[in-house]
Amino acid sequence: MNHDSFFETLETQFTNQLPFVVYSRPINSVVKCWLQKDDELHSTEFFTESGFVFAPFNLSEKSILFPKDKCEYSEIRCENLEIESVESTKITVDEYDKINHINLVLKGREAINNGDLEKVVLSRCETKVIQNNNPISIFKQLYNSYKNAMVYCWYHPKVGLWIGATPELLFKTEGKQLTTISLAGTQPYKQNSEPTWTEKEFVEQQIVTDYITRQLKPYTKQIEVSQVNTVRAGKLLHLKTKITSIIHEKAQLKSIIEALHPTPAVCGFPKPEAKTFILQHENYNREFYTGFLGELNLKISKTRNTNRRNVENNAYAVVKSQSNFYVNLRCMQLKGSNASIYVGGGITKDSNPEKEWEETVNKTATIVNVLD
Ligand SMILES: C=C(O[C@H]1C=CC=C(C(=O)O)[C@@H]1O)C(=O)O
Repeated sequence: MNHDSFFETLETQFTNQLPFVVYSRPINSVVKCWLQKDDELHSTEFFTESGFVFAPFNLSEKSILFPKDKCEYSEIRCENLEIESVESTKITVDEYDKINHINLVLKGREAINNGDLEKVVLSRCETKVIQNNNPISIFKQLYNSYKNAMVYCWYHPKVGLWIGATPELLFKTEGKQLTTISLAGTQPYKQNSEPTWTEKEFVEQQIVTDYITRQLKPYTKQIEVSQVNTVRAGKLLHLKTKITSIIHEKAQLKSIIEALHPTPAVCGFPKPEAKTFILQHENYNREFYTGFLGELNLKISKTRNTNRRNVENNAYAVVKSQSNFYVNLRCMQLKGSNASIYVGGGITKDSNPEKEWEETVNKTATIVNVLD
């Protein structure tokens, strides 16, 4: 399929109000799309089906599924998508939003100082009116701008339209191999300057690493944890640790999802207390922000050679099941010309409320920079 017909088919699907997802995983230059043939709303409870999943922050609400057998799938390969460049929307600061967020952070810090919890991720939603509300063209802008993110546009007429460019892998599995990351701590990216991180960011990121390794123990073995590195996500830097392990024979995907999601990178620690705090105090519904999305139980065939000297005769294919889920961050929901952008940050006892506010403003830039 050529690029034009790939995107024309997507536009037609959207005009016909039929569900679709178009996305590209980090650093692979492949843009994939799934088009559901009708507008039925499917969900998954046990994560045993094959398809594309779009799950909310609160797993007691429905995780939406585009079942593989109800979809048409296509993909194209390209470095950059042709698109008119946009005059990016300015980042504006609403004083009312600022006061509200600072008050929320103060409440979170107070709960931490009272010993109720160690970390809580607090967020807000900011709505902007935009000129160009064509989701496919916003997707193309994001794709051209963020090569090391999972960039997506997801639509279901009975649920809504979400667009994002997330730097965070929840986890991926290939056969029995599981890979995940611990991502937290934020500062603006500055060209030609080495970042310096403070104790606050190291602590908030370590809470995520410790949580993930602890939660993986009942379901996996041979857990390996990398050193902490700095990674770039658009105009931001984060602290990242890579964690790999081997899934136990009898472990179910659903159990691993429930063990990890939501991690302290988007919820807090301890999880139940942090989640209760968020649901009580954030004053809005996160819906799919800080939920997760991605490919569920897809069969991939990999060719292996048993003998290097006689490649053709000894090549055999191994079929493995693969899933990969990304945390829905740096995202927005589009309702007509209203773009609602979702942003948050990890609060610890050392949080400075003004700085936490600025961090959320910087995070909005990922999306705002591609809006017209
Ligand atoms: C909750 C968000 O980011 C998370 C991921 C990376 C760094 C984060 C932080 O520094 O607070 C957050 O844990 C968001 O972007 O809305």
